[in-house]
Amino acid sequence: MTSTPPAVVVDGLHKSYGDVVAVDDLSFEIHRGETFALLGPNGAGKSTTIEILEGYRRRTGGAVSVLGTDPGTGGLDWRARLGIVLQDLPEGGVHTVREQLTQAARYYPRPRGVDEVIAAVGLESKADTRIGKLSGGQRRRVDVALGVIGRPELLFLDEPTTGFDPQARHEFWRLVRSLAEEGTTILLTTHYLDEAEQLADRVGVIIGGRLADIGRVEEIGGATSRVPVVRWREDDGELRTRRTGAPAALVAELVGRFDGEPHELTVTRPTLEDVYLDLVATALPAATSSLAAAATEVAR
Ligand SMILES: Nc1ncnc2c1ncn2[C@@H]1O[C@H](COP(=O)(O)OP(=O)(O)OP(=O)(O)O)[C@@H](O)[C@H]1O
Repeated sequence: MTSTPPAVVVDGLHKSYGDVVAVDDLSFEIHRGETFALLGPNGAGKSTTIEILEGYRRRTGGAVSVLGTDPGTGGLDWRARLGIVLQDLPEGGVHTVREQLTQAARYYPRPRGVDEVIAAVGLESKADTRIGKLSGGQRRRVDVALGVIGRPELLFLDEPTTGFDPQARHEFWRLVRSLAEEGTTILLTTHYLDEAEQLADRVGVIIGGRLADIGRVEEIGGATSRVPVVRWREDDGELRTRRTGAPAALVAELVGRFDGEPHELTVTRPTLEDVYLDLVATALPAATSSLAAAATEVAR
């Protein structure tokens, strides 16, 4: 049996901007056909990593392979296999949505149909509107349309739904799922943890330029992180919280003790967001103190 080589291999990646270490010994792989979300607080090194993978930034150490090619040397053929939705794109000028997409499609050997892509991002009613006249969220949809028009094998989505209204986010998620079903490999960064939970097969959490955790969404934070939490209020007014793998047994015990419905009873299972916030809170004091030490070192 032959196994397909990964779409992305990052091995001991390092990037510094002068004295600032943005990415420090980062290693991970993204399998073909996988949707992988890179998560982390502001300044963690996500965009730097993505821009290195896209060939827009030079690394200062380590090895990287994207669709079998070193992004530092990838040519136009390689680039045509990628779809890129950057964080900040320039303001769209005088062209209409349809004109801009028709122009972009010419750069690719096997583009999708322009009208098909316009429909997929929900811009049918704006197809003949100048991009400069669209709202922020609508412009973002044009960015996404430009990212997928070339039928990419690997799609980079850097905070794609910033500025979307809730309905547009849900439509966008449907679009990403349909791209994934067609076999597109997707690398996503987002600050919306529910977005990662909805879309990602696996998640990598970067904190202070280092990989803090990696795995399937339900594996992040370790085996005990998703243990359900039972909350109720005692007769003396105290709010009680207990984590237990057997919440039904605890609720039954409470029902017996209260001789009926326990006050303000809730049973919740921690979400990816809860687990992520715990991870960041645990890791950040260490990262912050090492940054502070580095700053003191620089100041000397
Ligand atoms: N061109 C640059 N010159 C100097 N430092 C930079 C440059 N770009 C990024 N950095 C620094 O590198 C670190 C990582 O930044 P990066 O933009 O990769 O983080 P991020 O995880 O994408 O953050 P965000 O979630 O805010 O987009 C930060 O400390 C940032 O200040």
